[in-house]
Amino acid sequence: MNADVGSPMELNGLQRRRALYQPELPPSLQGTRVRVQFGDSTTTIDPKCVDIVAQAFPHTFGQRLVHFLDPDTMASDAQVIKEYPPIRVGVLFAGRQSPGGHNVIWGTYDAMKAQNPHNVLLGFIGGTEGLFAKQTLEITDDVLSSYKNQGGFDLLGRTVDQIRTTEQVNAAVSACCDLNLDGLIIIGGVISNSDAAQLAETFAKHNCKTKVIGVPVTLSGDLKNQFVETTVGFDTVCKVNSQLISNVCLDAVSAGKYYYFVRLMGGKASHVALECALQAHPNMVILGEEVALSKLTLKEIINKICDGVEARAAQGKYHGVLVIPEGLIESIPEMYALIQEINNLHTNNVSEEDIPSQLSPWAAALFKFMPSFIRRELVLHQESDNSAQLSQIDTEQLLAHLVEAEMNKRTKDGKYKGRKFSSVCHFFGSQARGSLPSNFDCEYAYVLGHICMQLIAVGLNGYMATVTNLKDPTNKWRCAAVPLTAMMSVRRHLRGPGAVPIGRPVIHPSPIDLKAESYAVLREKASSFLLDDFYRTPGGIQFEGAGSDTKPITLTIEGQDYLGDIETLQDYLDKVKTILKPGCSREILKAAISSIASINDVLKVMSAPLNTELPLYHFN
Ligand SMILES: O=P(O)(O)OC[C@H]1O[C@](O)(CO)[C@@H](O)[C@@H]1O
Repeated sequence: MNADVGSPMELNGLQRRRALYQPELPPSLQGTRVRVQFGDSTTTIDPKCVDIVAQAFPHTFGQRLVHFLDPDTMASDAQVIKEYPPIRVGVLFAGRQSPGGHNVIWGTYDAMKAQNPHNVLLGFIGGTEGLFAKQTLEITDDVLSSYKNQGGFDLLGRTVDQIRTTEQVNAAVSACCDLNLDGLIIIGGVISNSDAAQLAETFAKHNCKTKVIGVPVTLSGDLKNQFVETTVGFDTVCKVNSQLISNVCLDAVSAGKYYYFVRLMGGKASHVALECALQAHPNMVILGEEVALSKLTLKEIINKICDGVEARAAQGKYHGVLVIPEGLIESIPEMYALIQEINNLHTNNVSEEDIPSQLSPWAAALFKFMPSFIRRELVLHQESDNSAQLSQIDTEQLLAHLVEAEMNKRTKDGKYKGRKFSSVCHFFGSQARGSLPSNFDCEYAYVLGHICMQLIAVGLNGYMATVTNLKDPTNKWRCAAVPLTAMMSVRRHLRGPGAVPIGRPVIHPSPIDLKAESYAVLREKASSFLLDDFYRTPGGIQFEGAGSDTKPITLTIEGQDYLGDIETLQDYLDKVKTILKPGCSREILKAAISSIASINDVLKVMSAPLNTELPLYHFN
């Protein structure tokens, strides 16, 4: 465990200014008379898994949704969260670092102290291991002062994202009992929140008074479903990465000699890569989900990239930027099968050194074909969910290596007559993960922290704090809580005549939706991105001033609002025309309309063909 965690930090000028930023609360959380209303009982997001999840979570399955009510909402069945005796709550960073995480703790602390100054918030030093070892730090104004609105997780630090084995669960139960905790807040992504659900069930089964609440905090943005719009950290990470990519694009076009291969951290799903491509307009982006859907082989991917390089060379361009998600490697069918074999061998305790000799013949052949650095990375020990360590596999280098070989071959065969292909590789991970959080992430995390405290005060167990309507200003945010079991499902595997669910229920990472408008826009722009060097410079995160609120959240949230920068009305119309195709959903149309001052202004200048294509006037 790092000895520096929890010590007060010396802040520089910008950090000091950020520490003064006060996030807003939505009306439903303001004042001392917070009211909640219980909604429908829940099942699970996958109707085929209801029985399995219900059996696995007999004490916490089926609980009701909870909504926080605005002060002016009339509801005869509303429950006022009254004053209560002092409570003790524990909090830990279980998942990976993600910008904004500190504000969950700050929000919880403020809400607790506003209710009763004798409430106690204990942070577990070193995350899960601190929980097992009961190593705590009492959160106070002093402790918090240098961590408000700051990046990193260094207030408490973190270790392993796992509370799962019997030994770990027993240690967690004994820590919560010994420390007499009324609540335990677990901050993290899909893995941590799945573990939170299991812990909540164990507490309920043993009549332990500690209530477990999960908070959606992960840079990957993959804890996304009908209840959760986005995760804390995704906004910041996409903004920082987009800036880095755009810097690389400008560097590339300036010298005109390198192809940059950029891999982005973000787990198995490609949310970060999609968002950054929409923001920065690199020449090529290959998303894991589209590769998996089209079952593209490694060879086909390499050929596609080489075709792009050739097409650009035909225009005299010998530079370019390719963006890939770190999960791409697992989406390539043959690589997926190889990684699965390696994972199975790990599960059977085969050592890293012995894995190559125990692969099946075809997997061994593919393994041998890989450059030695990739071989070494593929056999590294697994993540806590038994998957490959994606951050450690240099897929961008693999692609650059194979593209170079193919370009040399095309040159030799006389098919390519352009200049020699030359590449530079980057992996953008911690550069963005350690950033100062954006205003949006500061606010979102702070609000979630407040919700956590209220849920513990009501005595709810096995819930996730949620906020929806995030694309609107904070005063329109809708605060709620959703039973963790409602987000669980079980992976299906083909067996016999049909797909049957096997394995244990968990919250799975959501892939990007290839039917969403944001993806459609990306595809529509693909050839222009490839050939026109249509680079976009979103710039660094703006915390204050004119630029700070122009786009407070990411473009892909709900996949509905890719409008880019709007300079003029005509600019707007051109963009709307691209996005709003006949038959697009009412939600998309409404989002577009709400982003302009007056619909009449649009109607005045609309051209005839646009008018007939887009019956905007049907909506008011
Ligand atoms: O390399 P580290 O620090 O273990 O973390 C890497 C992993 O963390 C994550 O952010 C977890 O979602 C992944 O995107 C990534 O693979």
